[in-house]
Amino acid sequence: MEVSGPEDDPFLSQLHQVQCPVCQQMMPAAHINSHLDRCLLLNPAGHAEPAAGPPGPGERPKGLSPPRTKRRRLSESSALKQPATPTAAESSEGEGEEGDDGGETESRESYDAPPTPSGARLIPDFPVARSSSPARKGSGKRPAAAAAVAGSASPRSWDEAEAPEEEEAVGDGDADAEGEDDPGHWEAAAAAAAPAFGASGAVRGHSRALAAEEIRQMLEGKPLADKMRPDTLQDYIGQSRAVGQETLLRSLLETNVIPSLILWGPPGCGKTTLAHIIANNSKKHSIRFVTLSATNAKTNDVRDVIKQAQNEKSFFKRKTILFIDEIHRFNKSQQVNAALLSRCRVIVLEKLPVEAMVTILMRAINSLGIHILDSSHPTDPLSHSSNSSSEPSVFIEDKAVDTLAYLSDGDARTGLNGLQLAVLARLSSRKMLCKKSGQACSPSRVLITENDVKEGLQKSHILYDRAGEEHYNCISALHKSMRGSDPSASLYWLARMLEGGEDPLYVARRLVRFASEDIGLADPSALPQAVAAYQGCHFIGMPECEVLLAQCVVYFARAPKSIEVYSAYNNVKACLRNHQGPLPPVPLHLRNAPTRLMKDLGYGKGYKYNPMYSEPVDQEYLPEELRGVDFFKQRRC
Ligand SMILES: Nc1ncnc2c1ncn2[C@@H]1O[C@H](COP(=O)(O)OP(=O)(O)OP(=O)(O)O)[C@@H](O)[C@H]1O
Repeated sequence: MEVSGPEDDPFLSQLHQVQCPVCQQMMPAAHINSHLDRCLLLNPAGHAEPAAGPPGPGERPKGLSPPRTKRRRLSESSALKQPATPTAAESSEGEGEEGDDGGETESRESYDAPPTPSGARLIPDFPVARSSSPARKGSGKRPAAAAAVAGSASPRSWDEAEAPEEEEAVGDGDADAEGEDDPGHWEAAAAAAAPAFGASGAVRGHSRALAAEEIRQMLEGKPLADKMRPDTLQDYIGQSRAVGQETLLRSLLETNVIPSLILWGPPGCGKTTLAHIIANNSKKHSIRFVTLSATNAKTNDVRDVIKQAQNEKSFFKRKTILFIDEIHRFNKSQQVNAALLSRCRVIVLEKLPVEAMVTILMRAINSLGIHILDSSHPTDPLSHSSNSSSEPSVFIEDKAVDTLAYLSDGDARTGLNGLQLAVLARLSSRKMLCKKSGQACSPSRVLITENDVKEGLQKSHILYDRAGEEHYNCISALHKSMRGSDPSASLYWLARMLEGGEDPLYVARRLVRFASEDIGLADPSALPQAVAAYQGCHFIGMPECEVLLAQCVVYFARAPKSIEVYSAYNNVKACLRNHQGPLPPVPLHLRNAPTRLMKDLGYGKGYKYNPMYSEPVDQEYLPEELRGVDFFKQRRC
């Protein structure tokens, strides 16, 4: 197809002529930019079409160098997105086309299938190391993972969602700072090691097996869950009820109409990821996407964003999407109240089923170039004597993947990070061993077993998010177990928090509160117990202080309970809050009268000093209008 240009216009052709650096055609200078836009689209790889005639010396104007840079970038990023050698699996699935979501439907449907009978293998047909040759099998069950996202092709794009104009730079390797925590580093490492990840982190097949050391380097730095976060709906696994083909949200997303949404669901099921996908999508349509997290944002931050959004709308007709993560962390006055709920569409995401978890894990395993060891053909890959560098060097037992998927309990973050820790631990210990023994360890084979995975999972739980959902869920479970007088469950939740790295002083502070809220005067020594436990933790720290907390927790679980004081105090608070008009004055007889003037005004007049009376004193202590109110008995006043 030819690029038409203004060169056909006899009048324009008389104006100053320049040469297109892509297709080499001559044209009036005034039209070079619009021509380049079309020309680059038609020649994204920057291959120059045969020019009508060779350019004369000095004919290429200097001012055209920027479009040249753009052309180079485009070709570089498209090169990144192409697997060097498509595997049989990929070519059989026809996943090469951008924006093709055919594979997605396919993978989603498999989650809606009835649960796999127990004992059945859950792993879809991914590359599996068979007895002698590590073959790759193509299969329709593989998630549609190879589709590349134009422009937004980097895990870091989430943080940069506000800057659509930087899209192009994302694909430009120069822009990435070096460093382990820098997603660009990951991307570069992945690209250098093998075409495992596309620029978007999307899965690619490997043209060669990765060495253990390469995999280790790829896994260092950011959590694997972050690195694997999908950019497109094609890579978004499961949740077909919320975003499946026939759903309202899907059609809204496709037409780029985004209503106010609340994404609701258990941890690690893909809420933030879905927002991330919406962000990527909106960037393509020049919609601003601003993110805040309720864990650190203030109401003023939200107001600022809204103000800015209004300006953008009125001055530039540009829409803004504000994404607030962890919205339930807003304090009471900021919180999602009924009014907000009634203006939002609530999208409920479900806990990911085991099958979806397997697919997510397999996507990561495949991306890392790790090979599945088929337990139905048990061979010891470590004893294999071949030194061929084309053979895979890191294996994982298929049952290890199943176990990981099962134990992650629908939380993809836990699963992916557990996998990362298992592989890293195994590879690092191998490296240490090699160092100690002074032996050359390459090429060698490493097997990740079910036990490694269990340990990895334990470690990933230990790194549980102390500021996140788990923190609040566990402390709530501890509180309720003690209230329910279950010492065993109380100890369980305590240990789960402490082993997970929770701050012991945080737990101790909650115990101080519990002592008064739930035990109160039923056992007045509970409060000093809690305060002592707090101080003890402060003195000796973890791990010694764990037993102090355990003692206190069991004491509290066994203690008699009383919420009498707590409830009565709440009644008083409610009374004050509900009071209409100015609060009643303090009765004169109860007022102190340190000065003569106050005495003259009647302060303290008629007050009966109780110790002077041997009999009970008949005296009013509440304001006149509350006379007779008993906050221990009644809620309202
Ligand atoms: N449906 C999904 N498809 C593919 N990957 C997923 C999906 N859900 C989660 N993941 C993976 O798990 C990681 C964590 O998911 P995400 O941050 O979206 O969880 P979340 O629901 O927001 O959890 P939380 O409530 O704890 O913040 C993602 O970075 C991604 O790698």
